[in-house]
Amino acid sequence: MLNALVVDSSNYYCGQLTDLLVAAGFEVESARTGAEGLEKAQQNRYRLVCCSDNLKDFASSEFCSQLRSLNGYEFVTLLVLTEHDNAKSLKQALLAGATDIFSKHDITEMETYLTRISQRESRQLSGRVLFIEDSRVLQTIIIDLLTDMGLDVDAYNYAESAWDAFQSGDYDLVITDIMLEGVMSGITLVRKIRRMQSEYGNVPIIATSGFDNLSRKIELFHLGVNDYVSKPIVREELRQRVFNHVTSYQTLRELKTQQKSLYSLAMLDEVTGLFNRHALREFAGKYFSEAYRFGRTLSVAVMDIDHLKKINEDFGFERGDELLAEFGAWLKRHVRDVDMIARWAGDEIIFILPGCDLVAANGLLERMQTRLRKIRPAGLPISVSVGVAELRKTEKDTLNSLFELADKAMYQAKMAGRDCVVMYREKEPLTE
Ligand SMILES: Nc1nc2c(ncn2[C@@H]2O[C@H](COP(=O)(O)OP(=O)(O)OP(=O)(O)O)[C@@H](O)[C@H]2O)c(=O)[nH]1
Repeated sequence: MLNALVVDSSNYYCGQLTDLLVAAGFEVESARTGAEGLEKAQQNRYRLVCCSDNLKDFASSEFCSQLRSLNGYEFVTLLVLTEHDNAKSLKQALLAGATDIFSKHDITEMETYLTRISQRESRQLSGRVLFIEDSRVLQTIIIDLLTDMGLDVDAYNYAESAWDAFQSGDYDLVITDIMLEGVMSGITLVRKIRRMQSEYGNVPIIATSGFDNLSRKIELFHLGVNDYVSKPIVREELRQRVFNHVTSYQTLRELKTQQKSLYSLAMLDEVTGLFNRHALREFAGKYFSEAYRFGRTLSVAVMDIDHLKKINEDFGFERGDELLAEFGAWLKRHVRDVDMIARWAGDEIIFILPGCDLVAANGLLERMQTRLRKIRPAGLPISVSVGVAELRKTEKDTLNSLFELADKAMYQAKMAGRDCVVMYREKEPLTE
C-alpha cells in the first residue's frame, strides 16, 4: 500500500488533503508541525510527503531541505501546498528539494496529480530483462530492484553467455555493463544485438559504466544504445528509466501486433489464409506494370475446386471450410515467393505468375495438380480445374482481361471432365 504524510497546521486543509490522498489510494498519516513531521518521517518511510507553507515552526523551504537530508528521502515525492502565492518562498522551496508546488485553492489539479502518482507507483511491470554485470554486489542490488518492479531477470557475469541467452530468449530490455570481464565486452554485445535482423534486434538497451566519459557515451549512442546510466547507480533513477523503456517497448510491440492483425483483416481471406480479392486488386497493378516496364511475360491462372458443393452436402459446410483452410496453406507452400495467390470468391483461386509464359505456367500448375492428387486436405480427396492465360503481345492486358481469358479456359477444363489444366490460346482452339 502506498503511504503518505501530510504536514499541515490547519485542521481543515489537513482533512481535505487527507481525503484527496485516500481517494487516490494512499494510506495517510498527519502531523501538525514541521518537527512532528520530520520525526514521523524518520520512524516511517513514506512514499509521498505533502507539507503546507503555513507551518508554525518551519518555513516550507526549511522543512524541504531537512526532509531531503533524512536517510531514504532523497527521491521521494515532496509536495508543497500553498495558501497564498508567494513567488519568492515558492522558489526557495523548489531549490530546497520540493518536487512540485500546488495551490490549496486548486483541488482538481492536485487530485489529478495524486491519481497519476498513485497509478505510476503502484503499477507493476511484467517482462524479461537480460542483465549483465560482473560485480556480484551490484548484481544482487539491481536484481532486487528489477524483481521488485515485477520483472523476470536473467543475470550474467559475461557477455558471451548473455549473448547465447539473448539469441534464444524474448527480452523486453537489456541492461549491460560496458567494461566486462571475459573476452567479449558490453560494446560488442550491443553491436551484435543491433546487427540482428529479427525483431529482437530492436530491444531497448541501457548501458552502465563507471567511466563517465562523454565521447564514450556518444559512441554508445551511435552504436544503438538507448540510454546510459553512470555508476554508482541511483536506484530511483534506474527504476524510472527501466519503467519508461519497458513500457514504451511493450506499447510499440502491441501496436505492431495490432497493425499486423489489421493488415490480416484487410488483406487476408479468413478461411484460406490466402490474399483476398481486395489485396489482389491492390497488388496486381504492380505485377502488370513491372512486366510491361521490363518486357517480361506474366501469366494468370484461375483454379476452381471440383464439386465443392457435393463435398459440403456429404460432409458438412464446416468440413468444407477445413478443406479450404488446409488447401490454402498447402497452396502457399507450393508457389514461388514471387507469385501472388488469392481467393477470388467461393472455391475460385487466382494466381499471378510473373516471368511465366503460358507453357511454364501450365507446367507449374500441372505439377501442382499431380502433387494434389496425393494429398487429402481435411481427410478428403480433392481435385481442381485450372485455366491459364498469358500476357498478349497485341493487347494491353490487365488483371481483368487476363482473368476473363483464364476463366474461359478454366470453364473448358470443367467441360473436359475436370481435374486438368487448360491453356488459353488466342488464335488456336483451346487445347488441354
Ligand atoms: N465450405 C465452404 N463452401 C463454400 C465456401 N464458399 C463457397 N462454397 C461452396 O462452394 C460451392 C461452389 O459450387 P459450384 O460453383 O456450383 O461448383 P462445385 O460444386 O464446386 O462444382 P464444379 O465447380 O462444377 O466442379 C457452393 O456450394 C458453395 O456453397 C466456403 O467458404 N466454405
